[in-house]
Amino acid sequence: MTQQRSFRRLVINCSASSELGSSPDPMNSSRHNHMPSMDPFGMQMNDKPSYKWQRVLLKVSGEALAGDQSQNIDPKITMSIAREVASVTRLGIEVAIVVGGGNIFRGSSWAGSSGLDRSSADYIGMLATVMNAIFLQATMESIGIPTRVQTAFRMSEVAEPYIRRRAVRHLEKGRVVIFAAGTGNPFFTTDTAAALRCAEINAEVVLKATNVDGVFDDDPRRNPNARLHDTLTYQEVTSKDLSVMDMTAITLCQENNIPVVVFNLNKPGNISKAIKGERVGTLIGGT
Ligand SMILES: Nc1ncnc2c1ncn2[C@@H]1O[C@H](COP(=O)(O)OP(=O)(O)O)[C@@H](O)[C@H]1O
Ligand SMILES: O=c1ccn([C@@H]2O[C@H](COP(=O)(O)OP(=O)(O)O)[C@@H](O)[C@H]2O)c(=O)[nH]1
Repeated sequence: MTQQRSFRRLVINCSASSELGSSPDPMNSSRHNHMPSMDPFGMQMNDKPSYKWQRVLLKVSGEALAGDQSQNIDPKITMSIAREVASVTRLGIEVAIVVGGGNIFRGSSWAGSSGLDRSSADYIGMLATVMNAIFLQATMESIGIPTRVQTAFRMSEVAEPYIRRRAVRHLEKGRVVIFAAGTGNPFFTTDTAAALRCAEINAEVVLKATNVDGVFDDDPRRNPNARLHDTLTYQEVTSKDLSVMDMTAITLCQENNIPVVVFNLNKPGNISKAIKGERVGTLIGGT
């Protein structure tokens, strides 16, 4: 007969990987198994899309928002983005957006001139991204897309502060989250902010929407014979110094194995194609 032993105090070793009741934290789940999506009315959507990606980070450069450059923001561009994003959020794909500000103010171009130090110039640039974000949010809401703007530094009268868990929750509820003010730090770019937010919210890809068809072996605006790359490795981008994203951004993607798709958002249908994982532009990484 086994001897019954009583214990006054037990120490149970719960290692991080132990099976003892440790359920994976949905907020820190791996990039490919998310909490179930919810529709904007909070109903759980079990029929997850059978698309390549379930949660994407769409980077929209300020330059792309300006359209034909006749004004800072072209409402036709923001509306076309909104309509294409609406078509894929209806499929249950979760879309987060990082918006640039170069159409209004690019810090590096102003630093040094008119007495502006780089940090002050960059803060003005980050504020420019907030203007773009509010414009894009208003356009999306005007066609019924529930949207939240989260800023990297507090501007609580116009947007939520960036809170990762809150952003993930909004996405799970079928809301589009627009991240503004970049990383919130000077000396960075919104491409880096896109890579950072993608990693933080466990999105699976950075979709970089630009004014050109993808990554070429030379600047297509200077060299009409420039050749479009279908795919590139991170090493090729860095070694060939292809000006796709700044080095910080591409390194962050490489270190976190985040694929990048560079595509032309001016071609109708490209945004929804990119979000649905269809072939468009240039795919970097993503082995
Ligand atoms: N100020 C905060 N600091 C940290 N986490 C927060 C904060 N506000 C909300 N959250 C987290 O964000 C997630 C979503 O927030 P919540 O307000 O519940 O959104 P909703 O009600 O729309 O689902 C929750 O997990 C909550 O814990
Ligand atoms: O994390 C960031 C993101 C942006 N910026 C500033 O905001 C400007 C606009 O962002 P960006 O140039 O990346 O916009 P885009 O090129 O996408 O239009 C930059 O030039 C920087 O001056 C910054 O200082 N820190």
